[in-house]
Amino acid sequence: MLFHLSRPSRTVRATRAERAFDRASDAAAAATSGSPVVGALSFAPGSPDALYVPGDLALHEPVSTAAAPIAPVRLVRSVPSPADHRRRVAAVVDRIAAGEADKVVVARAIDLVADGELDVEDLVRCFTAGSPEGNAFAVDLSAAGGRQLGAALVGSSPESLVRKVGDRVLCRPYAGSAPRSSDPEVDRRNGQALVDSGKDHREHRYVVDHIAAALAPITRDLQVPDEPVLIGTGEMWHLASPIEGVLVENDVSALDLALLLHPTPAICGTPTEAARTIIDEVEGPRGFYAGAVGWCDAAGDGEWMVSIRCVEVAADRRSLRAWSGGGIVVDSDPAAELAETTAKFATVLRALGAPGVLADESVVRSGDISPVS
Ligand SMILES: C=C(O[C@H]1C=CC=C(C(=O)O)[C@@H]1O)C(=O)O
Repeated sequence: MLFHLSRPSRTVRATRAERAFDRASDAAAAATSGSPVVGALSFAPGSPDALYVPGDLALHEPVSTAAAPIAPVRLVRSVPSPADHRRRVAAVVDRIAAGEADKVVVARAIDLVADGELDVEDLVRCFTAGSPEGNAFAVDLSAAGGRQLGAALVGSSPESLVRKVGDRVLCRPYAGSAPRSSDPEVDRRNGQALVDSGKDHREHRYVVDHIAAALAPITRDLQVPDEPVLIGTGEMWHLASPIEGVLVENDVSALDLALLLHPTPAICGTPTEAARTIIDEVEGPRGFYAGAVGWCDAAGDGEWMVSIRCVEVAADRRSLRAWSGGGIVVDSDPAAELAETTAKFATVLRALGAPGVLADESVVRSGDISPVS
């Protein structure tokens, strides 16, 4: 499989690449000249992307899917250790207090290993079945320089970076989080606490303002809600803001719009450059986590999702790296931020049939970040 994106309203697939690009600007030029494009943008400018002109882009009605049986998955290490993640968050809070940035999204990773080879189609089935909204994606990363043939990014992101339908542009940023609970009363309270949290509303507003500022020059009738709404995934509550406008000139593709908006403060921070510098210093390379995954058709219409709640599958199809991050502002609490990343990992871990592997996380070996290959 080259590309798969399941969304509540449809599934988009491609199996064959006619051209491959490791630079988004080349793929964007192909889209401008009328080629469909699918694939993944990396988090950082200059790191390789994995984009394709597909030979067989196909849009289907969504189908309900049962999880496929997959080989058991174990935790190898946390990158960094949970204690080090707390320390990183505390250090970033200090840097924000010192005026270096307003918001920085700090992430951590876990490395996992499967007892047998994993099939990407099976993983897509597991992610789709695990998502009440039917969200799932998979992208072949072979086009990205340095990655061996067969590496893939697979996940279930709830967050649409941008959708383009004719001259309409729609964004649905998510920022601000609380965990779901199987106890209905605790679940309701968690959601209400998020709605009442000034810290989470501030975290959220940075994202809305970034998107509104980027779209204002190229759209008319831009609708930006004053207040976010509460949205539930299977594992998390989030604050979300539906933003919509009409393109003044309909001469850009959905990929152009994704490149205009990426990286939003949902996965990077505010100001963008200051946040990116801090992320680079405290985390190291993120690869495809916190990039974007999506497609556009020959007319330039399509959708790009923020690549969160995902796992990078190495070419051996047994080694996996999953990521999880959270927005840090001046009043963020390091222990709560660690707990938030653990809660967000549940999307990936449930899909992999390993919901409990982080229970003994603090005793597994920690290590330095190194890209999976
Ligand atoms: C960065 C992630 O989530 C983003 C999306 C929703 C809520 C977020 C938050 O509350 O920090 C993050 O901005 C992630 O899942 O790794």
